[in-house]
Amino acid sequence: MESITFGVLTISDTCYQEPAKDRSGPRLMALIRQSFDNAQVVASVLPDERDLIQRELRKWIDRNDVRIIITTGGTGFAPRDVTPEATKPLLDKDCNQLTLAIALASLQKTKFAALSRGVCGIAGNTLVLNFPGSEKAVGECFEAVRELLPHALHLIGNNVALVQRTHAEVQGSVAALPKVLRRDHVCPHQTGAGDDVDRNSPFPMLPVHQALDTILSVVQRNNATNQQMDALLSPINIPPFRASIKDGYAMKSTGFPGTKRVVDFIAAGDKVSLHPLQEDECFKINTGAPLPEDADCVVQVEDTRLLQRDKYGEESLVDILVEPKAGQDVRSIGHDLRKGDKVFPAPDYSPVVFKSLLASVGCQLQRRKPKVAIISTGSELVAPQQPADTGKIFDSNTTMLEELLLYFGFDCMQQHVLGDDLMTITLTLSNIFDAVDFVICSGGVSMGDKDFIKPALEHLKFKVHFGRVNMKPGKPMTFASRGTKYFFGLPGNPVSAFVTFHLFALPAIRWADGWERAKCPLPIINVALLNEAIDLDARPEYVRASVSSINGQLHASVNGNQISSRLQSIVCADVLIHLPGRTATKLQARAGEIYSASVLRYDFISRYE
Ligand SMILES: Nc1nc2c(c(=O)[nH]1)N[C@H]1C(S)=C(S)[C@@H](COP(=O)(O)OP(=O)(O)OC[C@H]3O[C@@H](n4cnc5c(N)ncnc54)[C@H](O)[C@@H]3O)O[C@H]1N2
Ligand code: MOO
Ligand SMILES: [Mg+2]
Repeated sequence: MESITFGVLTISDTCYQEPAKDRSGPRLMALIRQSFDNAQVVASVLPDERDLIQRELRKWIDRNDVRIIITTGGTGFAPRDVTPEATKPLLDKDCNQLTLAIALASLQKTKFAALSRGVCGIAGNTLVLNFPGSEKAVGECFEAVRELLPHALHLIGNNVALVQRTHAEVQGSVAALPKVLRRDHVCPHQTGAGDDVDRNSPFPMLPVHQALDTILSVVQRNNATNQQMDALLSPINIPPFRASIKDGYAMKSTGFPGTKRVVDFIAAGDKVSLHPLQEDECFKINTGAPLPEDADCVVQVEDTRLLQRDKYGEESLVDILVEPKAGQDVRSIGHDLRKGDKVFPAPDYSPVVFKSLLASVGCQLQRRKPKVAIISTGSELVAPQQPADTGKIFDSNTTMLEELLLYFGFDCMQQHVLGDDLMTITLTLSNIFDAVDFVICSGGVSMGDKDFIKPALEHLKFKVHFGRVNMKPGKPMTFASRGTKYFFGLPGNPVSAFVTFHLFALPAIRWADGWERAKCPLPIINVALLNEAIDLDARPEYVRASVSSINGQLHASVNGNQISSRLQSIVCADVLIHLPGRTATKLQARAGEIYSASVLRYDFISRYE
C-alpha cells in the first residue's frame, strides 16, 4: 500500500475534558501502525458536538493525504450521540455493505453491537468509518475491515494496476499478471528472476545439526528462571520443629528400657508440648508430630509392649523393649532443608519439581515462560468440528502442535488457521508477534506459488536463517527471526510438522526458557533395529518407531509406511530412529544394527518381552 494518512477522531465529552481517558483513539492508532507499514496518523479528540465534528471531518476530507478517517465514539442511542448525524451530510456515497460487515463482525462478539448506529461512506477521495467508542469494539471493528482497506483505497483512487493485482490475488492468479504487478510475490526459486529455467530453491540444505546450532545461536536464552531458582533461599526450616519419624513413644534417652508411664498423646499438627518429662515417663507420639520439649528420642511402637490402659481406655503404661538412644527416630529442626539454604541445589524445570519444592517452603515464583502461538496455513483446511467438504481436508496440525506444546509443559497463547493468502498471512503474523515471542506455523514453506510464508517473512523484515534442511521428512523446514521474535515454518505435511516440531521448535523454546543446552533436544538412546531391512533414503531419515524392551535391551520396529502425509505413523511412536542417508556402500538398514533414536515420550517402551 502506498504511503497514506489516516485520521483518527475520538468523539467523547469525557475524553475531550480528560484526554488521558481516551483509550480507543490510541488503540486505533496502534492498530493502524501495526497493520500498515507506511501509514501516517493524524488524531484529534472532540466533544459530542455536531458542528465541531463536522468541521474537523471536513478539514481532513479536504486534505489530499488523508485517505481514511475512522471516528470512535458517539454512535450510540444516548441523547448526545451525534457522530452518524455529523458524518452523513458529508458523504458523497454510502458504503452500506461496509457498515454491514462491521455490524456482522461485531454482532458475533456481542448483541449490544446492535446499539451502534455508525455509518461508512466515501467523501471525496476519503473513506470515512464510524466505530463505537469502546476500546474493545474498536479492535473488533478494525479487524473486520482491515484487509479491505488497501483495496478500497485503490478503488476510490481509481488505481487500475493495483486493483487488478488485488483481483488477481483474490482469484489466485498472481502468476498470470505482468511481472511489474507481481510486487508481493517473492519468488522462491534460485535466481529470484522467476523465469522458467529458474526451478530450484535458493535455500541450501543444511544438515540437521547445523540447523539446530543456528537456531540455538539466534534464540536468546532467558536466564531469569535459572537465576530465580539459584537465588531462592529457604525462608523456613524443614521440619520447623523436631519431628518424630515413627509412630511410637517419645522419651528421654537418659532413661532405660522397661516400664514407662504414658503422660500424654501427641498427634501431627499439635503444638510442642512443654509438659515436664521424667525418665520413667513417655509420650505416645505419631509420625510427623512435634517432639515434646523434654524428649530427645522415639522408640517405635513395634519395640514396645502395652501393659495397661486407664479407665477411659487410653494407654497408661508401656514396656519399652529396646535401649532408647539420643536422636533415635527424630528429624532435627532443618534436617531436610535449613532456613537460608538454597531451595534448588540445581536448576530443574520439571514442573513437578519446580512447583512442589516451592510449595514445600510456602513460596511462589512467577515464571515467564516463552509465549508461543500456533498457525496452520492452507486454504484446504477445515476445522475437525466442521462438516467435510469437497477439496477440503481436516486440519490436524493445529490440534497436534497445541497438544505437543502442552505435553512439553508450554502454553499456546494463540491459534490461527489461515488461508493461502499473502496479505492475510502477513497482517496476521505482524499482529501475532505483538503478543508472542514464538510462532510455530505449519504449511506454505515449499515451492508452490501458494506457499506464501517466505514472502510474508520478507515483507515483515524477518531474517530467514534457513529454508531447507537435509532430512526426511521436513526438508522445507524454515527458521526466521526479527530481534527476539522467532518464526518456525514447519512443513505442512502432518508428519513433517510432527518431526520438525520435536527436532527444532521444542529445543528452541526450551532454550529460550533457560534450559541447559544438552537438555534442549529430545533425549537420545540406542536401539537395535527389529525390521529385516529398510531401504535408506538419500536424505537422513527420522523414522517413527515403537520400542520393545527384550531382556532389558531396547529394540525398535518401524511404524509402517513412512510417507510424511500418513499421520498414523505417529501411533505408538516411542522414538524417531535416526537413519543415515544412503551411500554407495550402504543402501539398507538391517535387523540387529544399532541406531540412535530420539525419545518422543516419557512412556517410551511399548512392549516388554
Ligand atoms: N516442487 C517441490 N514441491 C515440494 C517440495 C519440494 O522440495 N519441491 N517439498 C515437499 C515436501 S518435502 C514437503 S514436506 C511439502 C511441504 O509443503 P508446505 O510446507 O508448503 O505445506 P503445504 O503445501 O501447505 O501442505 C503440504 C501438505 O500438507 C497438508 N497440510 C497442510 N497443513 C495441514 C494441516 N494443518 N492439517 C493437515 N494437513 C495439512 C496439505 O494439505 C498438503 O497435502 O512440500 C512438498 N512439495
Ligand atoms: O520433507 Mo517432506 O516433509 O518429505 O514430506
Ligand atoms: Mg506447499
